[in-house]
Amino acid sequence: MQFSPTAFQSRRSTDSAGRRHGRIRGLLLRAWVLPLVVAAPLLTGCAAALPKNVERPVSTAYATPQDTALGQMVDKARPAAAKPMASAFSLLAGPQNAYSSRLSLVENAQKTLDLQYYAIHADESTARLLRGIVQAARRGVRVRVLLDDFHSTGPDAQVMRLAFVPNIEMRMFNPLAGSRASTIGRAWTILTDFQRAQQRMHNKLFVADNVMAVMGGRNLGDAYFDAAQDSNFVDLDVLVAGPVVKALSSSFDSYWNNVRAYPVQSLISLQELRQLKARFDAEDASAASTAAAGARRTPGNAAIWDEKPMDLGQVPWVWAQSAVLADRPTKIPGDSEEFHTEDRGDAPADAGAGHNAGTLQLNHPPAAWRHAAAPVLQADSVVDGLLALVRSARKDLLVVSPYFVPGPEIMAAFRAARDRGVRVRVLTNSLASNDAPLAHAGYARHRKALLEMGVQLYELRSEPATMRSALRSGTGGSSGGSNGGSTGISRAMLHSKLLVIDGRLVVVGSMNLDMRSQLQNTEIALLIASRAFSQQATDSIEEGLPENSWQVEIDPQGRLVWRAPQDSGLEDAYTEPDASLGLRLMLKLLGPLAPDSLL
Ligand SMILES: O=P(O)(O)OC[C@H](O)CO
Repeated sequence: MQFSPTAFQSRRSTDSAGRRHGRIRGLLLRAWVLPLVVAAPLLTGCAAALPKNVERPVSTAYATPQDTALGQMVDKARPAAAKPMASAFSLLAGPQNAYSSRLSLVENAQKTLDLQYYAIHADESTARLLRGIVQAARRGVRVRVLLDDFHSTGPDAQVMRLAFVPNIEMRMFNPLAGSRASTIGRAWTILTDFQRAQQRMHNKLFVADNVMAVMGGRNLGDAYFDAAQDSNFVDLDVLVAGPVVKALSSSFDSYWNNVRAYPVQSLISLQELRQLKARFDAEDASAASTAAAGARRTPGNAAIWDEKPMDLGQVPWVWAQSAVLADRPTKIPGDSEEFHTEDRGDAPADAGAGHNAGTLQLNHPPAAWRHAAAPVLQADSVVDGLLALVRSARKDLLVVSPYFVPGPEIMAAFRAARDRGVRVRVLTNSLASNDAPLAHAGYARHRKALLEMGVQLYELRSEPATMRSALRSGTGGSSGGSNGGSTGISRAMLHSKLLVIDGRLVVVGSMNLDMRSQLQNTEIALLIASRAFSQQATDSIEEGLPENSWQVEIDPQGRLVWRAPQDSGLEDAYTEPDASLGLRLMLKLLGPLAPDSLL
């Protein structure tokens, strides 16, 4: 196939990618939850059917990563004092390092690239990345792309063109049958296949040669790399090298070879994708004015795409023991005979007794810290593993979660931690910075109870000024240029997912601390046992916390008050700060009706 980078670009990346993603998430996953809950049972049975008897050739991660240039680079970087099973970690808090590290993995891979994502948006930053991936495939790298199907509609469907490039295989996880031509078409599918639509593969993973990886909170799209015009995510990933990458790959393989993963060719033809593209291009041509085209980029966000790949030889690694926590693909229930047959063959060798689906995959932790990891060994899911870690905290707990919906178990774990005298700090979105405002309802209703038990709550400010600060800087890599935000003109939306326990254990991953991550979605996380890395992760949050967040408290009259940052010139607020009246009203009216488990 003739590859053209523009094939992957969405026209809407030029206006407002961040808002678009937010709107889609709000519209399809949460805002429609209430009518869907009522209507879906009536319409079940009208759902279009998925293809049957699909061929899924089995493949696995590259077996001898130590032979590759990346493998040798890792060996060379390993200090003599590092423990044999220790792996290397570098925090990627800023958009620049997040982008240039992925670019570098693409350019340095010699054997394999494995990408597993909840969402890949057909944006301009992604086009550059995907162009590199196509070039890698051309030089003989085997590429596997596993994408959750939820966002592969409308212009974003063009990402599926990758599947038609030689040496690239692409599968869609838990696909929805039916039209991909529009958001409305997809909404109909969600209505008629509600349960399937709710349960998503939320994993985010980027592995090169089975020896280096980037994993964490970012999906792929402009808003994750500070390259969208209106709204950008504040996010966090970790660059990983060494033996633990094999465990990440083994999680990838278990999803890739699962019966819920459908090769793109079984779902859509190249001709259909071309027709879709022609349709959107025609709409673009008639809609775009010259002025709008001229305003499409600012110099700041263009810099992200033009940046050179990270120099992986200069990465400031922290070497530490670690383990992968991953939900099994079977956490998402299958509904056909085919699924049940296959699942019987998917019996997890390392699952605890009584675990059928959604159980934890954990590579065996080294003896030196087996005790610290013990609480998570029995958990049923990544979020349950995190809860076990919360229960093990003795002194200090730092939680960063964009969508924070503490259902009964999370509330009980926090209460017990506070009773033990643990300092508990939570950073989450304010209503104004939340791209999924309905999710805020699942947090807001627990806010007073959290404060009363002594949990310290911080909510991200959404204003542009916050974008330049430490929350967006990174400690990893040396790709040159600035780490910080681009232009300072866009709205900030928290998207980082991080836990630091007692200054000695860090969890970075795809999971939100909400019931959707606990019950509905599959997730992957890294548990890293390192005081040095804990310090870096804590610093990356603490440095920006006073300036960039509202601290929520209960005032002497029993009212919620949002304390303005010192010297900010802002005043304390007594309603959700920076949020419009309409948004606050929506939250008041719909919030009480929305069940925590779907937020
Ligand atoms: O933005 P993400 O990738 O954390 O996805 C949030 C969705 O609500 C997951 O169900």
